[in-house]
Amino acid sequence: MLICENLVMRQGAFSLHADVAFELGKATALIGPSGAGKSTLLAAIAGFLAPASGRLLWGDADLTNAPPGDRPVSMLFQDNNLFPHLSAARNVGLGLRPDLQLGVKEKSQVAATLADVGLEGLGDRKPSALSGGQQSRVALARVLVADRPVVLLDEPFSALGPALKNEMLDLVKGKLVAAGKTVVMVTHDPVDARRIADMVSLVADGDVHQPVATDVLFDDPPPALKAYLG
Ligand SMILES: Nc1ncnc2c1ncn2[C@@H]1O[C@H](COP(=O)(O)OP(=O)(O)OP(=O)(O)O)[C@@H](O)[C@H]1O
Repeated sequence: MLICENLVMRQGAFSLHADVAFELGKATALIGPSGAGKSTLLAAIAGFLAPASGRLLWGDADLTNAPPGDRPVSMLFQDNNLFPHLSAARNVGLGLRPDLQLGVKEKSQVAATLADVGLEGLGDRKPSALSGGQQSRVALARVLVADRPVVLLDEPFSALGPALKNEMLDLVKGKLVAAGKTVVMVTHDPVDARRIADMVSLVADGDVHQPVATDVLFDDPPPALKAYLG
């Protein structure tokens, strides 16, 4: 379990409280109004934002003060976070070795993973020579080779058209959720949540609510979610 134990996060005057557990091997969608704190929670889990109080636990390990690189966590961002001067293959290779000293075995693992996400033969291209959907696949491939047990998605596919977005969500489901990763994803769209999330956690009014089974939550939404869904 990934546990936020009475975690309090602050950004300026904004404050968010989380006392929740994310189940191992499940995909949980964070849904809630703009500015409610969904990205803030992901930043605290990834280690980019130090909590004001409380603890972040991964099984027996206390991650609260661990540097981002030492956490069992990968993150997919909206801008994909690709290095423009590196080829797709080298961008993916960073997930294996940040110094990019890749051996033969590691290079073939990168090529196989690129093929796995539908980018066979495109490893030499720079991000600027790839479409938006292809760039998302490179970022996903980097997360796949990094093989960390927790994957955070901060709306990485929101700039894609509906068909491409669904393809990426299906890849996340097929490659990450099916592989037993613990996935926490921000979304504004209940349809996306229903597509891949086992659980949904409402983030509203300064609080992260305990995740509830997706169908149960959307079939009988609490007032704060009803207000958000309109
Ligand atoms: N660096 C910062 N300094 C001060 N306040 C910040 C900072 N970053 C975020 N905030 C504030 O923290 C609150 C939560 O922001 P956050 O980005 O986590 O919300 P969100 O739910 O992810 O929103 P959205 O759905 O619009 O992406 C907002 O009120 C925002 O203005």
